[in-house]
Amino acid sequence: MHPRNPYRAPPDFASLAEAFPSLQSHLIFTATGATIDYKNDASQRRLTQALLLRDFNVRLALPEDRLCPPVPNRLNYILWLQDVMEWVCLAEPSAAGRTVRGIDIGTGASAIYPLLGCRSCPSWTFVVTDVDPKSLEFARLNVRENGLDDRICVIQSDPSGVILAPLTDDAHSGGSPDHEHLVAMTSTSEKYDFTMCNPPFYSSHEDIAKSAEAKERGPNAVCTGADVEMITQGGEVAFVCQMVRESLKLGDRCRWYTSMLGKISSVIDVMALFRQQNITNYACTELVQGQTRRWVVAWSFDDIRLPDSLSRVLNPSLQSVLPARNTLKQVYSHILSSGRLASAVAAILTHIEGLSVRQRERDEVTALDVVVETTRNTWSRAARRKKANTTSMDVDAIPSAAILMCRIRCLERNSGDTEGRHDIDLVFDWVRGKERGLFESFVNHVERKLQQQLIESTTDALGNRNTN
Ligand SMILES: C[S@@+](CC[C@H](N)C(=O)[O-])C[C@H]1O[C@@H](n2cnc3c(N)ncnc32)[C@H](O)[C@@H]1O
Repeated sequence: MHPRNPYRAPPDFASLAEAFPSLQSHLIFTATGATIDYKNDASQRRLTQALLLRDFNVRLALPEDRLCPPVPNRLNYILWLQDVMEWVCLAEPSAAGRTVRGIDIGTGASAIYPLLGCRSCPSWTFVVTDVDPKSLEFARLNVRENGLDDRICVIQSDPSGVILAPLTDDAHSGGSPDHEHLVAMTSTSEKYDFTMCNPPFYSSHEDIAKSAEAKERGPNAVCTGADVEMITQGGEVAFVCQMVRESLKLGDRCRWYTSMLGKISSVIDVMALFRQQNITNYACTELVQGQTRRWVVAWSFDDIRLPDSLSRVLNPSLQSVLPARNTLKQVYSHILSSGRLASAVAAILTHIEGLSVRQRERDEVTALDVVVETTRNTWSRAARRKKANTTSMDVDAIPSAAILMCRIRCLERNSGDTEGRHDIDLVFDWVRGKERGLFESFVNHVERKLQQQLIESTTDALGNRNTN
């Protein structure tokens, strides 16, 4: 589960039922306390409604014949997106505090993602779609009843049309109340920050039956989904691959395209399409709730890069298909003073011509946290040779657009041995840029310089270097 997910520990059902009395009759009392029967549809519905009301001030109406979304799992996706948006602000400080615009494809009757997103993040707004008239009716009701009409716009999509319809040129034309709402909330020129989607997972009823059989202990919870929620031609892979193909034409109208996937084999298939289409800026994260695992894949045509903590899952089965690393780390062992190592790195940075350095707030284990940015490569041997051969007459105008942004941190791994020596991670995150080679050459340059300094200084003062 996401580290900020408050449902990492099971809720205290007895106190939850006090806050939401309709849950009371569903409580089961065991030796270890109150719980509910997760395989009972009505109990699940009351639990979702209770958590949404108590923890998010959301009143939810749910039709009996549509999916009941489990809150912890849906919140995991929202929290990961929050992390991504926070990273965007690090890459683009002017983005901090501005309105964030998301699109939820297939929002369902609950409209759970936009409701959770708006309640958790005051600057978020959503355009959400669905094709199912009943889900659309309830989604509109839920948005209205929670007073979020001015932040969530619900739009009917054409089941045989473009899935990412809100991003197309036609999105603002039409004249229906949906379109008028969209025009009032958004302008055509503004970019969206993310799309999200929990697609229908299966290709047929047989596919659903096969998947239920494959789960060793049977399905973990009841599933009350209607066909339109569960089944789509070609299953989730076809649905998400269609979004990937549509995004190739839409490009940077949206910063991050994302979707959930229910099967690990689907993640592998979608990643194969990324490679086939030369999409190199992509990510995959794993969402875990109890025994249920889901994955979110994300891709972008923007130059903002996500750190490995947000873009690379640890799951061994996926390592061979994951994107290249955007986080490079060196371990420096037995360092007497993390402050001195941090000062050595800071001094190296000040000697790189044209590099601007932005300090970030530090905590007690962080000896250095800076974001560096440059509009030109001044550190490589080729760049230095070029400079040496250039007369003042033919110096090129200095370009204004940044070609590389990178976050550099010195992090103490442990509290030190008996002599007060620490192991310190020097961590480089690629934040922005189009050229991976430039990021890697910059990291190599800083490390080479640091190595020289370590050799020159006494071993006692700085310590020995280890690479992992
Ligand atoms: C698995 S449900 C997800 C519902 C909700 N987002 C959730 O997480 O609980 C999939 C949803 O996608 C909708 N859907 C199916 N095809 C669609 C399409 N082409 N465009 C938009 N929504 C679609 C279904 O009607 C359904 O509401």
